[in-house]
Amino acid sequence: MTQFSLTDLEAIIDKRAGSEDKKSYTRKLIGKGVGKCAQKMGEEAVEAVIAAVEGDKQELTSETADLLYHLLVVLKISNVPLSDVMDELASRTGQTGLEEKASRPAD
Ligand SMILES: N=c1c2ncn([C@@H]3O[C@H](COP(=O)(O)OP(=O)(O)OP(=O)(O)O)[C@@H](O)[C@H]3O)c2ncn1[C@@H]1O[C@H](COP(=O)(O)O)[C@@H](O)[C@H]1O
Repeated sequence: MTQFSLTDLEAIIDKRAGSEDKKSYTRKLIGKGVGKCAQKMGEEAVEAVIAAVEGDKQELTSETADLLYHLLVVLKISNVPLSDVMDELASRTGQTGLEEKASRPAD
């Protein structure tokens, strides 16, 4: 099993976003703005959903990798560090998902 982490990928995206390399997909995508980055994230999410529903594990693995990459690109362009997301997840570990839902203020 690889030791590669989302934090490693975040660092790569951070570096490539600021690079001058015209061969960089990250640089090109970020240059198109948050709307395009979010659209790509949505497309990859739908492709992952389809793979899951079809029970295609190999495709689900591949599409999830695409989704996580594009999610990190969206976080980057939105100036949200992955550590903030991890802090949010960590803060939820003391209760069940249904307890958290019940604690939300009413609309
Ligand atoms: N993990 C990824 C990664 N996953 C998916 N992709 C790219 O995401 C793109 C999605 O493919 P699509 O066909 O859906 O997109 P497209 O048709 O090119 O785009 P549109 O025309 O729809 O805008 C492909 O070009 C993939 O190569 C990624 N590109 C980069 N990375 C990582 O980022 C690093 C830096 O990449 P560069 O910025 O390209 O140097 C790489 O070494 C990888 O570690």
